[in-house]
Amino acid sequence: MSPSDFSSIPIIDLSKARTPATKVELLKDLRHALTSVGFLYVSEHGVPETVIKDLVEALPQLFNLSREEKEAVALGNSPHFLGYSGTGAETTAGKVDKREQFEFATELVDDWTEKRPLAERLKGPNQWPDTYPALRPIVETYISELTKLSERFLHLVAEALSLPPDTFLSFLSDQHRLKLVHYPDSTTGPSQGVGPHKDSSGWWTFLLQASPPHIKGLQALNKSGEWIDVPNIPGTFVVNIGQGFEVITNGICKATTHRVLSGSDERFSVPFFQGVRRNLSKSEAVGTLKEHFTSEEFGVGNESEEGKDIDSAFLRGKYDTWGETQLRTKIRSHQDVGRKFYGDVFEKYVYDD
Ligand SMILES: O=C(O)CCC(=O)C(=O)O
Ligand SMILES: [Fe+2]
Repeated sequence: MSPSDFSSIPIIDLSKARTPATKVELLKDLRHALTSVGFLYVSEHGVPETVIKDLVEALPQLFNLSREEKEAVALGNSPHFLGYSGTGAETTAGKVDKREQFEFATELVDDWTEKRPLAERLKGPNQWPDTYPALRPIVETYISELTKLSERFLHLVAEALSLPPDTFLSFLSDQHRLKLVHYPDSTTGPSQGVGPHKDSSGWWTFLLQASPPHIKGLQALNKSGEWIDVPNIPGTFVVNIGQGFEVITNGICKATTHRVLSGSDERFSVPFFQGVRRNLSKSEAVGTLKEHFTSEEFGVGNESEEGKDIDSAFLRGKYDTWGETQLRTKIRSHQDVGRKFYGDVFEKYVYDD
């Protein structure tokens, strides 16, 4: 069971969970999407329309703030890697991504002290633009709704994989991350909005495509190497598996590679990354559900091929916890923040391969 040659992305109607007969159907479709595609849409998801509309309408105003207003909340100010980063700040698959973004997270206090693991410092307050005070309640409400949706969804995922509904909840973090992303229009033909990647920062991703449906860009890679369009279907979120979840399911549920190509129209999107608890260790991640996912039911027998070729910085890397792996990734991608706040470990993380 690995990502098949899917040619479109399944839509899972979550309202079917309300009656026993339709729930059976939902769980069957969900299981197929989980084990064969790794990408899906959810419709009838229960997040109030106004919550989504308020956020979608805020995006143009937010990205129209002046350079000085954006720099005032620069990610470079934050030991928690929260804030604004401009176009060109990131590279994926060796090429510069053409997008600018504001990164927020569940609002938490920074209570890190030197006695605690360094990765606990990822936790902390957001930076809110002073000149756009209406933004904060809009983003906070959205994060809170998506937190609820993502937990409800995890119950269904567990059931679809023949596990007790709350199986996956104990792996969740107190911090979930939200990115507000703007891809400027590309006047010189298609360009890399974000290069091919698997989501590494969370458990599951819930993506709102926040531009009109005719504006395309997101694509997922199937097994034969074709890029399949993931268009914006109004009323849905795109949901995809992150690398942490791939590890916990022994590769039965794959994190599917995806990318964004920018075209002649600007595009906005909002990925919500459901967080994995920072103290999750490799042995716990690999061992807890191994027996279940190598059982006959998953057609695998003893050692899973899927399990063997999981491509994960967490499993391959030198560090034992999810939190430390995340911190390393963040320091490597934002080296200015790394030098400023994590001087003692900067060299260790940046030159460890
Ligand atoms: O903007 C999108 O549609 C997808 C963004 C994405 O894949 C990411 O930020 O991980
Ligand atoms: Fe992604």
